[in-house]
Amino acid sequence: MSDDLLRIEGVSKTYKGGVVALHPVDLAIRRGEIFALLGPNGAGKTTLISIVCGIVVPSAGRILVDGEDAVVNYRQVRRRVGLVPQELSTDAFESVLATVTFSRRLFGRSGHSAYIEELLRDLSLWDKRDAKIKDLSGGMKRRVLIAKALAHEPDLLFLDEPSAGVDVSLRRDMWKLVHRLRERGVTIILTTHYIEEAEEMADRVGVISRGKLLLVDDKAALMKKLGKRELDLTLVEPLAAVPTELAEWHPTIENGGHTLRYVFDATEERTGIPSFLRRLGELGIAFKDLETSKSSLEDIFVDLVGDAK
Ligand SMILES: Nc1ncnc2c1ncn2[C@@H]1O[C@H](COP(=O)(O)OP(=O)(O)OP(=O)(O)O)[C@@H](O)[C@H]1O
Repeated sequence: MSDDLLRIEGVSKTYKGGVVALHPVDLAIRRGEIFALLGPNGAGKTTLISIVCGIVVPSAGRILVDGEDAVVNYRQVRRRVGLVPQELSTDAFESVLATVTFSRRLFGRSGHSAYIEELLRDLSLWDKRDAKIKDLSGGMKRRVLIAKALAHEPDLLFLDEPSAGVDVSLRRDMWKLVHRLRERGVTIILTTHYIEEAEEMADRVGVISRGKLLLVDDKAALMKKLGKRELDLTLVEPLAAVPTELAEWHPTIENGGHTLRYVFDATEERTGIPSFLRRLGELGIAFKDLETSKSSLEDIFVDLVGDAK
């Protein structure tokens, strides 16, 4: 048995009208991992997971789930996959219990009431089991979407933007559920544009931008890359150039010489800031203000895209 549950090989997508949503993507997802696909709006995240779930037809490439081709053996593969989409589209007049049981039967599973009950309890939906979906709050509807996706006990679960429009309590419940599912051996792929979400949940992270998978890395390694911070010092007297005595910190001069910028790694125990400030003092370089900022996701993407060229 291979370690990879899912293999995406050269998968690309050009929509009718010519929008290239995905350039050829190669990606292997390991059995039992939580993988976060991180990218800004329109990056191609939904397109990629919709292709794996058989909702969107790829323009090229192939998808293997446990070695089985997801297009050729669509039915077998689809039974193993659960998808929590961003929005609920149907079932408004059904009850919670009926719609979740229906989702289970759709994939040829018997109406295993003990499993469904546990699932609805896990999602705080058991008390609402007889309520019609149209009468639920937005957050409860999201919970129903998760229950529907899990109803047939998939071993590969996709969560599309699980945090979009979700309150803190549902987000926390969802993260707990995701960790519990992983303990049961479910492999999970989620899309997000929140670094925090990737950080909280994922074992590995893939960064996607403009239809290109720019990098795939263990979370710890990626967070190190994303953990850059800038220290900006507003100087009393402008500098024409970086003094050679400061070379080891590689600072830059910004703002016409009025700002001295030092980029440091916030995830390191030793940031280099105390020694940098001490050296400035020794050199008699005075500053009147000091500010730190985190590199924004956009900066990081720009960096990554730049590196990828
Ligand atoms: N059915 C479609 N027809 C034409 N273009 C589409 C279609 N679906 C998506 N696109 C385009 O493909 C690109 C990728 O969209 P996709 O929804 O996959 O991105 P995303 O990363 O999931 O974004 P978001 O975070 O906003 O959901 C976008 O430019 C989008 O406008």
